[in-house]
Amino acid sequence: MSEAASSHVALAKSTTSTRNSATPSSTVDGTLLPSLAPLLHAWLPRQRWFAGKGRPVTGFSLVSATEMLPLDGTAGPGLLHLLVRAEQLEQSAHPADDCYQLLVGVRTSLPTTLAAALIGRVEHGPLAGRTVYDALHDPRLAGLLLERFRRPGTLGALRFERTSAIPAGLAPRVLDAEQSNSSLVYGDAYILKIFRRVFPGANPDLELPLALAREGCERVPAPIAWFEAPGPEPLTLGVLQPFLHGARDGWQLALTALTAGRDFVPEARALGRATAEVHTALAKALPTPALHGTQTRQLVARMVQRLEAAADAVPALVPYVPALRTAFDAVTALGHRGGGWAQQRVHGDLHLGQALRSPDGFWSLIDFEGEPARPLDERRRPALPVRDVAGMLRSFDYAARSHRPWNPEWAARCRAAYCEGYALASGTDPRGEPELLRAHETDKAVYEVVYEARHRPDWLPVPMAAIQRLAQSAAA
Ligand SMILES: Nc1ncnc2c1ncn2[C@@H]1O[C@H](COP(=O)(O)OP(=O)(O)O)[C@@H](O)[C@H]1O
Ligand SMILES: O=P(O)(O)O[C@H]1O[C@H](CO)[C@@H](O[C@H]2O[C@H](CO)[C@@H](O)[C@H](O)[C@H]2O)[C@H](O)[C@H]1O
Repeated sequence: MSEAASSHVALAKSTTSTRNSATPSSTVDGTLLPSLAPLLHAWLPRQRWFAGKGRPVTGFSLVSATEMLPLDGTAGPGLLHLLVRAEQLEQSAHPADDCYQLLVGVRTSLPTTLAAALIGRVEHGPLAGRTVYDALHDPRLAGLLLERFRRPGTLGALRFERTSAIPAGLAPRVLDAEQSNSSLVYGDAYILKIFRRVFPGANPDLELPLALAREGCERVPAPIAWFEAPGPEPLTLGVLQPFLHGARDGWQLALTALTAGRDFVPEARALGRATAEVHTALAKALPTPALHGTQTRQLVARMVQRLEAAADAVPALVPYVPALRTAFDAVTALGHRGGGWAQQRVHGDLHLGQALRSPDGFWSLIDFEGEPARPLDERRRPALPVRDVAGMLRSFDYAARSHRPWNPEWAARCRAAYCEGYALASGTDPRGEPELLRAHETDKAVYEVVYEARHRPDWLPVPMAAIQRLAQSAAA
């Protein structure tokens, strides 16, 4: 654990009371976590957002506990905010003690409407005999969270901030989406993203949308409020943004077009333009260090390292490693001939699911967290903008590959249109330096192989098909 993180533990443990309590609650004591641990052992690894799948949890430790509503049952359901480390055996650079955010509802018995949110019945300790559950599914408790943003300030180990007024009484619902975190929608006006795996240090999903809002870029919903666990390096816990009502994500739209046998060219071109506008605004808002010889070698070394780690984790990649490496070596050669490319902050995990198209055809980009599996400092590092372009190009390939019959021309037309739109808005055609584009596409496909092997093994053939194609064209 880093020094910053461990000092945060000390700070958080000493502040487990709520602002409204005169004395720390007797319920939140040293016996709380041991009494919840057997339930969390069974429940946590089943959650889609649990990042340590496939490795047994060997124990839990408490980072902070904040009683947001009394747990003694006197005022209806209780609400407990927990930051908990899940200890696991270390594996290929994945940390052994990820910190997770849990919002735990506490009731004497659970109404049937909340059955799907059940964590379990506590056997001993301060909550013995009570039922605990994922509080985000309880409209009463989800409503309380929004109330906290309306009255910002400190509550136990948590600090709430906002940039503008928030109306009262908006009805909450949990978003039913395949996601790496959890989101609540309030009255179709706001969306609150609750980060599940949390890190000390600035979360780019707050940092970049705030920087873009300052720059006047309207392609990204501006943060209205957020909450964090303060400390030398605060942990960002959640961000509230305007909800783009009626918008549909690019993945659904692309699949609908494929099913109807329709092209997606105008949409792809407009999306290229939107991406370029976001890149231009990010380059204005934040530093743009040049990428020279040594850094080019470092960039390539990181790509090779990721490839090797991926081949360790997914043996199906092993036969392709030598050919894929040539795509990275081509960038080193390009670097020797000059380099000097401008790096900047980028989205970092751009794909069709991260683009929302409003009914008037306007594209917005969301989810600036970067690739969830990478360490935070890597996700915040400036990169070449072609990295995002490569991510979106992979996504057109994914859409075409996941639909029967496979229509490679559909993907090729989208990919070309996207690059055209990008070039029109930025003045730079990403296809102008094919070595850079290919290396970034290869790096992304390697990431996807690991992602799918870990989270959705049925999808593994999709990035593996790209790996074969990229390896063949590198060898040609
Ligand atoms: N501002 C928004 N307006 C409307 N829907 C949104 C907004 N932000 C996110 N969503 C929806 O929530 C889903 C999950 O959001 P995302 O930020 O990608 O979460 P995660 O990082 O957990 O995957 C998106 O796919 C999208 O459908
Ligand atoms: O949206 P997240 O931040 O959770 O991103 C992760 O999950 C994505 C899948 O939901 C994954 O994206 C991959 O699958 C998409 C189709 O479902 C495809 O459009 C993308 O191109 C492909 O990378 C993403 O890689 C992962 O980080």
